[in-house]
Amino acid sequence: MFRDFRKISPRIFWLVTLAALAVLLTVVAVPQWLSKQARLEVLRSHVAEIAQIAASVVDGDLHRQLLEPANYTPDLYERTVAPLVRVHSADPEIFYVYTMVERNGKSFFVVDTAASSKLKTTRKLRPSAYMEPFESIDAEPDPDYLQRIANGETYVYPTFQRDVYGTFLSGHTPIYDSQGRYSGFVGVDFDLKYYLAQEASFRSILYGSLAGAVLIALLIGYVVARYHFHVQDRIDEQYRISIRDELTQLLNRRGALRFAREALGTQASSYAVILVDIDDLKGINDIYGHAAGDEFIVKVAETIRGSVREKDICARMGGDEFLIFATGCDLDASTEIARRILGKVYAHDGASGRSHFGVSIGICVAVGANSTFETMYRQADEALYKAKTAGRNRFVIFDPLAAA
Ligand SMILES: Nc1nc2c(ncn2[C@@H]2O[C@H](COP(=O)(O)OP(=O)(O)OP(=O)(O)O)[C@@H](O)[C@H]2O)c(=O)[nH]1
Repeated sequence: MFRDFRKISPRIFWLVTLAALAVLLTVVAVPQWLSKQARLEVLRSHVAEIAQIAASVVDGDLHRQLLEPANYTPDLYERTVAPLVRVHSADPEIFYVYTMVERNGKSFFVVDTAASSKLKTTRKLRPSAYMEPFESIDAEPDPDYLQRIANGETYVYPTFQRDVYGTFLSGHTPIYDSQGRYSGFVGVDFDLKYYLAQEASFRSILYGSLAGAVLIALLIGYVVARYHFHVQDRIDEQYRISIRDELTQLLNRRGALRFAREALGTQASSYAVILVDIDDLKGINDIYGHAAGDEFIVKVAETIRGSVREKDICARMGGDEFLIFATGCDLDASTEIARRILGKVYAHDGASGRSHFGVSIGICVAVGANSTFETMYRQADEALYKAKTAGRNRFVIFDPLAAA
C-alpha cells in the first residue's frame, strides 16, 4: 500500500482530494445545517404551545386587577401566579414562566413563578419583582413584537436572545379577561443550555459524517491519482516505445529529430551530424540470411553507441542507416569518431567471397548555431554518398566549397 502510494502524483492526489472534500462537505454540511434549523423550528413551536397553555390557565380577570399597582396584594399575586406555578412545575424543562404588561412601549414583569415558594424546581432561579422593567441585552429582532402580541399573536423569538436573566428562547401569548379584553401576556423561557444539550446528541452524527466525508475524499483522491499515474505511465511507456528502434534500442527517426532539434537549440561551439550506412546489407542478407543481417545491424548500433559520449544522440534512421548528432564536436572529434567506428565494425570474410563487413560514413560539422538540422543532415548525406561511390568502408567530410 505504501509502496503504491509513492506511485501517485501528490499534486493530483491533493487536488482531487480537496475538490472531493469540498463537494462532500457541502453534501454533508447543508443537510446538517437545514436539520439544525428544522430542530430550532420544532423547539419554537414547542415554546409557542407551552406559552399558549400557560396563557390559557391564567385567570384574566385577576391578572387585569393586578396590572394596577394600587390593587397589588401578596394574596392577589399568589392567586394569579398559582396556575402558572402548576404548569411550570409540570414541565421542568421550562426555565422561566411569568406574565408581563406593556406600558409606553416597554415591558414590565407582573407575576413570576420563580417568586412563588410553591414552584417545584431544582434550578436556582432569580425571580423578577412585581412591575420590574424588562431589560434586553440583544436588540429586538422585531421592534413591533409587543404590538403583534397585543393583536392576539403568539410571538416566539426567531432565535435565542440575551437578557439580564440569561440567554433564552422566549414565547409570549396574550391574556384576555372574561370580557375578552387584552390584559397583558404570558412569557415562557427555554434556556440555551437546554437547546445545546439537545443539539449535543446530533453532534456525533455531524462528526461521524464529517470524518466519513474526509475518508471518502482521501479515497477518491487516491483512486483518481492512482488511475492518473497508471494512465500517465502508459502514455510515457508508449512514448518511449514510439521514439525507440525495437531492434537496436537506439532512437528511431522520430526520436532523433526531436532530440537533435532540441540539442541544436543549446549553446555549443559546434554541432556534428555523422551518418553511418552499412555497406551492402542486401548482400549480407542474401549470403548469410536476414538474422545475420539483423545481428550486424545490432553490432553496428552497439559500436556507434560505444564510440561516442553519453550525451551524444545516436539513432537508427531507417533500414541500414544510423545517425550521430553530437554537440560541441568539431571536425577533429568527428573524424576520430568515424575512424573508431570504421575500425571496430570492419571484418573480412574471405571464404564467402565478399570483400568486407563495414560501413560508410558521411560527416557534416557546423560551427555555431547557424545551420538547421535538415541542412546538416542533407550535407552529411551528400558526403555519405561520396563515401559509397568512392568504394565504401570510409568516411567523407562534407566540403562546402566543393558543394558550391
Ligand atoms: N537484416 C535486415 N536487413 C534490413 C533491415 N532493414 C533493411 N534491410 C535491408 O537492407 C538493405 C538495404 O539496401 P540498400 O539501401 O540498397 O543498401 P545496401 O544493400 O546496404 O547497399 P549500400 O548501402 O549501397 O552499401 C535492403 O536489402 C533491406 O532489405 C533489417 O532490419 N534487417
